[in-house]
Amino acid sequence: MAVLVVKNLKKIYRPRFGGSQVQALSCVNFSVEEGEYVAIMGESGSGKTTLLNIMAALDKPTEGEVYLDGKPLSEIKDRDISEFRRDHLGFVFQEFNLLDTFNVRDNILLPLVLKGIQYKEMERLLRPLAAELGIAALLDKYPYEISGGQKQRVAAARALITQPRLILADEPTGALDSRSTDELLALFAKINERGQTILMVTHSVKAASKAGRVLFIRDGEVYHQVYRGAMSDEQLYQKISDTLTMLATGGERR
Ligand SMILES: Nc1ncnc2c1ncn2[C@@H]1O[C@H](COP(=O)(O)OP(=O)(O)OP(=O)(O)O)[C@@H](O)[C@H]1O
Repeated sequence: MAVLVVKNLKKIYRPRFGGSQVQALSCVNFSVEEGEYVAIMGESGSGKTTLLNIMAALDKPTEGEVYLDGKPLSEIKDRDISEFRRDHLGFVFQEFNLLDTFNVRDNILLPLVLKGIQYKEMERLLRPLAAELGIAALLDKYPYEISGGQKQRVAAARALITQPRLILADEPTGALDSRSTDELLALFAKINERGQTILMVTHSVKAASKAGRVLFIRDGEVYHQVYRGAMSDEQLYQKISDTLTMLATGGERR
């Protein structure tokens, strides 16, 4: 079953004070099946962040619709949007977005606190997750006391603790060194193997080469897709690199 369906999405930014309008998305169509791990790639300005913001219900499309589990996001009332986002989506951002005045435990538990979950239940959910993500010893520390890689694992824990239908990741390895990148990608692979659906926007060929499918966006539409099929990470890496070269040199749509 499709967890996410994106249909005929169009986004035009209209400047408030004159100037020309920008068509960030012209017609985007794709769907993500339950348990898939999909990467979205595209050059700077191709519309990835715009797309992610619309899928996250942070922005509205000019035309078209996004369905999560068959439910159109446009039908959700503005006052219910934050709750919808918290209950159904998990976010992992390049810049971690942790609260510096909260310790690691409270950062992770925040979505459950907002949901009014009992403390005992929160601890029951937290313990195995913290152990799995290798952050059990960090729970009483503050974000400024831990490394970038650890921060991103905390952010992943915060995204996962509500058991969301979909994880949306925006350049999650962008601020990490290569060892932390490898660790985070291994973690994403593991949670995906466990059945978690992931959609990740990335510039990194290495990150994309861990996904099951890669969508390439150009000029505001999905221009090309690569499926992993039986390819190894290394073979998929090569295929993605070749595709980026082909797209950059104006190659034919396939
Ligand atoms: N709020 C806005 N108002 C006007 N134009 C915008 C706005 N946000 C984005 N754009 C324009 O829309 C187009 C797509 O931008 P977007 O940020 O979605 O691209 P991107 O693929 O995420 O780029 P990057 O990889 O650099 O983050 C660009 O031409 C950008 O200048």
